[in-house]
Amino acid sequence: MCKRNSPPIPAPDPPPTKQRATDSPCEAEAAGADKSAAREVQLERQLLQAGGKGGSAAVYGNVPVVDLSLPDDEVRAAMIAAASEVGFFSVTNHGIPEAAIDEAFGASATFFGQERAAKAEQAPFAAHLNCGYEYMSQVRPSTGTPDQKESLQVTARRGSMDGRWPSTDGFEPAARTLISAAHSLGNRLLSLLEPVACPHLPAGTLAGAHTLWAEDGQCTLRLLHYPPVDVSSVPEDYWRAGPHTDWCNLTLLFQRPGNAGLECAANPRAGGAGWLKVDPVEGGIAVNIGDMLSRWSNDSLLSNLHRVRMPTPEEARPPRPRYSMAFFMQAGSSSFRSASCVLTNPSPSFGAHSAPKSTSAHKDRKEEYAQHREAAFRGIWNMRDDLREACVRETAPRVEVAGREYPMLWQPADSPAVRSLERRLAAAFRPGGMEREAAGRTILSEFMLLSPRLGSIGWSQIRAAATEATAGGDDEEAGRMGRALGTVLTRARDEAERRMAALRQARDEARQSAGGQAAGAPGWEDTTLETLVVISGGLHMFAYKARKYDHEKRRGEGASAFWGAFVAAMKEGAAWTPPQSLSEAQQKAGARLHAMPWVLQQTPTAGMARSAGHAQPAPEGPSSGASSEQAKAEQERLRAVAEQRAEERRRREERRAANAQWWRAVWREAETARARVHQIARLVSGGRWRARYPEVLIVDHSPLLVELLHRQLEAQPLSARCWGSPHALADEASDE
Ligand SMILES: O=C(O)CCC(=O)C(=O)O
Ligand SMILES: [Fe+2]
Repeated sequence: MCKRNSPPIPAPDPPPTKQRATDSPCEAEAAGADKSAAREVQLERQLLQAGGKGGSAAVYGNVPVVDLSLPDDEVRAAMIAAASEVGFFSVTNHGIPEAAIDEAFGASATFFGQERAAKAEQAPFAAHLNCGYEYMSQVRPSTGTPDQKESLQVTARRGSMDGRWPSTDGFEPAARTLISAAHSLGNRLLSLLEPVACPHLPAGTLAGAHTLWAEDGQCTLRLLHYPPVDVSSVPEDYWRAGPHTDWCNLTLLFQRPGNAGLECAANPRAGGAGWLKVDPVEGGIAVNIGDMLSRWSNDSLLSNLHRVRMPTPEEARPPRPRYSMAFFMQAGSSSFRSASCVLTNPSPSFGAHSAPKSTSAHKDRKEEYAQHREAAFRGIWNMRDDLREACVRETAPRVEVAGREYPMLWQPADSPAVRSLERRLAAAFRPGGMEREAAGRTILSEFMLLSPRLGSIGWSQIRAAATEATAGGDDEEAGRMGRALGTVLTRARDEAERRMAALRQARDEARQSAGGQAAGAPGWEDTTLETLVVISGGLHMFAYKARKYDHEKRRGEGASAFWGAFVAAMKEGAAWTPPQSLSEAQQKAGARLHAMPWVLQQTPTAGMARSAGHAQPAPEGPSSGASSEQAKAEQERLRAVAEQRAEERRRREERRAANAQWWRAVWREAETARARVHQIARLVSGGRWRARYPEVLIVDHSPLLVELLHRQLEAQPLSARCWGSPHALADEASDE
């Protein structure tokens, strides 16, 4: 997981005047995102070329206009269509008083009308807050040149404007009024979009996520001033604002009549390369979808590239400024980071699409998203604590100590609460989602260990389940082994209880020696005891089947050689190198480990098949001196013999194939067992496990596995105990 020393404050379009000398610290994670970023840059370049230099106007029409006075259903349908196809639209009859907009524009013009030094002094820029005055400083990687603009960001976060409110007349009340009105309108639009765009979110999540002037506020009003330009002398690669996407959920963009120039990419989802006009609409406000909403809608809504081109020569006669005001609806950091938001929205593209944009602003976002993921994982950890709580609360057996009941924590339990947590976790980690995150996988597998199906049944049922699991039919021996497995589990329970009793006794003694004063005395209820049950069913069955094979087919040797090879591979330490496959293990342990092909070669069926293949063909044709009738009869006989041999050959081939398949299946079981042992060892020796479960009891049917686990765990300072079964395969390393 990537970490930064100080969490960044997400910025709508932060001030990335220079490329960073070093990349983000999340380099491993960044690799995929960088590829996507390269694609984005490519797209931007294509669009840039197709759109011509900064001064040429879009050739396509305007973005859709949505009349907000229509019934909600119609408004919603029109907005969803525009937001998913274009990512931009204009709204009319929006309810924000013209006077509020005019006053804010007036305050903006007054502020920008001052000397540059005065502006910087009144509203010093604070990068960590994305707040204050900036002058010609934003360089878009899509252009490589600074946007020809000055701006003032007013971020509605508690304290962010302290010492930054311009002193010009009426500025603060005008800005506050517009912010509040735009915030209400933005929430209304989000509420309309939400049921269709984000059906997985609890109603009101989006609107509820945008705070104003609170601790975590990130909504920002950006006042923009693009000074007049002499288009005859401005370089071709200069733009008022180079192509980019916004970081927020929604942007509301206020424009002045006659101030054209804003454009968005036309049909980018279909690989289109033209540009659409987002011209000012009489009484209207332009709206665009930002990256956040694109993510929260699982990409169904489009966060589209947009730009502000230079004026055409006609528009620049005489040279004129452009004023605009963008209100970025950015979810408050706490709500955006809360695990539930992310978890209830397990986007299929989460991670893959978390930060693929090209600007350095997007690099910040990349780190930002990494942090969101981390927060989500923290949430999952909390959920796991919930799970433990649920286990304890609802189903864990209780013991009474000094008149008080305590839960016994060693048995994970099945309950509606646990099942629901299990479902939520599964949803959070569904393939293609957060599953890609190693941390998530670790947590999940750990969770799986804590909540195996075994946990859902009682000990007597475990016995039955084990019997069934290992029976493979009504074979008597398999049943015996199943029962033995059940015995192991029961022993595990007994051992846990014994430890509990010892802790209880220690507690009582401590109480007594403290004169009945329990307070402060560490007691057993402060200890978490977990039973980690390691069941090597696969290995067990592996050995069992090998033996059964030898017994039934009277081969006598194949199984022990096979088993011996596996054991030798395990002892070689091969099993502890995660990426190592069993075939590599075979190589490592030498020729002896080529048991599988050896077994196949040594089976008489294989030998017979080979010799059958070399069998002499029956002589054909009449023999000299015999009558033609005799010759015919002889020919018939030979044909019959040949046919019979051919049939036998076919059956032998079939048997050989079936045998090979059988051994392959056994081998696979052994591989599974090996992987499981490795997984368990990794988890048990992992720091988090150790921190949470100081007492880990490892139980296994196979002394070999216990020995290997023990060896592994001894390398770690972990208080663990390995314990084999009296019914184990005592002779597993020798002949079976
Ligand atoms: O000034 C405009 O019209 C667009 C501004 C914009 O896209 C931005 O600041 O993100
Ligand atoms: Fe923008």
